[in-house]
Amino acid sequence: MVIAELKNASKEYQMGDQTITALQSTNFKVNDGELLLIIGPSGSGKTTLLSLIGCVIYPSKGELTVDNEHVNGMSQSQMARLRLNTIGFVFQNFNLIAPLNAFDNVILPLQLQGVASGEAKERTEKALEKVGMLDRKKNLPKQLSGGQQQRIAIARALVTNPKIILCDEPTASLDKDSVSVVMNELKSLAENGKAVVVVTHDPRLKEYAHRIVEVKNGTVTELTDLNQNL
Ligand SMILES: Nc1ncnc2c1ncn2[C@@H]1O[C@H](COP(=O)(O)OP(=O)(O)OP(=O)(O)O)[C@@H](O)[C@H]1O
Repeated sequence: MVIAELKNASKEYQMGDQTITALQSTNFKVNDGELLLIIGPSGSGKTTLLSLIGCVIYPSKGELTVDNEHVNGMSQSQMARLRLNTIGFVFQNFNLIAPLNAFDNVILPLQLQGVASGEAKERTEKALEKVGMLDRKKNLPKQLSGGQQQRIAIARALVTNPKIILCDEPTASLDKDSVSVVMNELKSLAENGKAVVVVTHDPRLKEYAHRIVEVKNGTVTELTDLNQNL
């Protein structure tokens, strides 16, 4: 099922009298059940593509649909609600809140959603269990390794039960063993029905992908599909 779709969507940035086309007119779909890798050189438009799918920016032209909702006509606050309910974000530097322990970091999005405290606690424990970090729930981020912090960040991204998980260079700060733990976790989330999108420079991640697209000079090219062997 298609979870996010760009139709003839492009993105331009205005810098004084200069127009930068970050993304050319693009047709692109993100499906549930797949781990999609977005690769490409620096400055090619990968983050722009991820930001569009993540409802962080509006397309300059064309249409953006996420979870059957048309994003073009939405206000900033409607977009924020769609982000909170539909999308989980995972970043290169984990972005955990330093003075909060693992449990309190993961429960935060549920508190923002106004979920009742008993249910929020239960869902937080389940999310921590899913990434194998329940026994570290009292730990502060600084007491955890990079790979463990990223697993907490993944628990925080999935606690709201989003349809899409967007990851910007999720393994860039990790050693080889942690890369495998984190990518296998993300792959298993995809295989259990989420759409997982990973932007990366790291060619080692190709082996975890169901589908790979390359962005070059703002143009998106499909490299593989689900039916092709990598
Ligand atoms: N807010 C902005 N204002 C102006 N130009 C921008 C803005 N964001 C991105 N750009 C430009 O758009 C183009 C694509 O940038 P983008 O960040 O999408 O590339 P990227 O592939 O993610 O790069 P990297 O791998 O280095 O993160 C670049 O030329 C960049 O300078």
